[in-house]
Amino acid sequence: MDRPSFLIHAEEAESAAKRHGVSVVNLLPLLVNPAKPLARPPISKFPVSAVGLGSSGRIFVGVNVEFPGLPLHHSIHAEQFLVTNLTLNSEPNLRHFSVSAAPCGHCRQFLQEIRDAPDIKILITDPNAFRDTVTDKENAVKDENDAVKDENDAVTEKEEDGYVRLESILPHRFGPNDLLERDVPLLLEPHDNRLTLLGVTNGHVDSDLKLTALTAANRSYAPYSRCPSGVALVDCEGRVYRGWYMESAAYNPSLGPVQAALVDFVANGGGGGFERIVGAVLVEKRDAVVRQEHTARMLLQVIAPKCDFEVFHC
Ligand SMILES: O=c1ccn([C@H]2C[C@H](O)[C@@H](CO)O2)c(=O)[nH]1
Ligand SMILES: [Zn+2]
Repeated sequence: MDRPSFLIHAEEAESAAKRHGVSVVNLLPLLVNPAKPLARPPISKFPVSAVGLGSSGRIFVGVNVEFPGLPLHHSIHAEQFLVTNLTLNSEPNLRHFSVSAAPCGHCRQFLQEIRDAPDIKILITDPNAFRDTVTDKENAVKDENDAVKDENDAVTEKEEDGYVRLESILPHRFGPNDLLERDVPLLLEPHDNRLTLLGVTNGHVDSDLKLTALTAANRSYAPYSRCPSGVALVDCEGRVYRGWYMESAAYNPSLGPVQAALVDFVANGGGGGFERIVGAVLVEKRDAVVRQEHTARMLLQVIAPKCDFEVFHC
């Protein structure tokens, strides 16, 4: 299997599945290892890849991204990258994904922002993912795959094709339902924050980067703080990337707007380093109780020292 791209169109996914004699759902785990080289883990040297199928039939890839010189909590997990990739491409839902290592608690929590999260089906390709509950004796008498298969069945109510429900690995969830009305659009669902830039009277925004950041802020998912924000980045070749802030009901797994824009950069920037980023615009509310400005400036200063950073309020 060749190294996949970060986005695989539905027809392409169908024909790749056919070529391998499997369904598209069963193609996902076959793409996990080939996607690992797309990860950027200079600190851990531990690449993680997550490959998901959107309700449109498109396949999306997520990988982990680490930032030397910054505290570890700025890292982007493969599952968060995957969800960001889905939202950047207006994918309305995620029902299946396969991932190379067991999703951490933080990622299981972040996934709760997706509608019907308990029903998302996950296939972990790491054969050791469930090892802590398999006895040595069992391992000795069975071949490794069989042992893991049985264990999956016993512990996690395994469904078709080796997938487990997210609910089975995160029971008793805390999620959007604890804090929001049921009719609030969730993370992948269309919404418009209807922000306008302060000081812009006739609706004419004077720079493309500013307009891109404003448009991003309008797609930001911030139902808990009501402090949406968006970022636009430009690289040394003039290519523009964008991302928006996404919140978690549990607050800490929230993903900042610079990280979201860096997902776009990693997915669509041709593989270059972050030092290629030369300009950035952040749009957020003036007097917001949750502000991105200071963290965004610090993050960009470390990963892209030449980057010119501007903030505009709405
Ligand atoms: O759920 C997880 C757990 C870890 N990682 C990444 C984060 C870090 O880059 C590396 C080591 O923890 O693996 C993920 O991508 N997803
Ligand atoms: Zn994680």
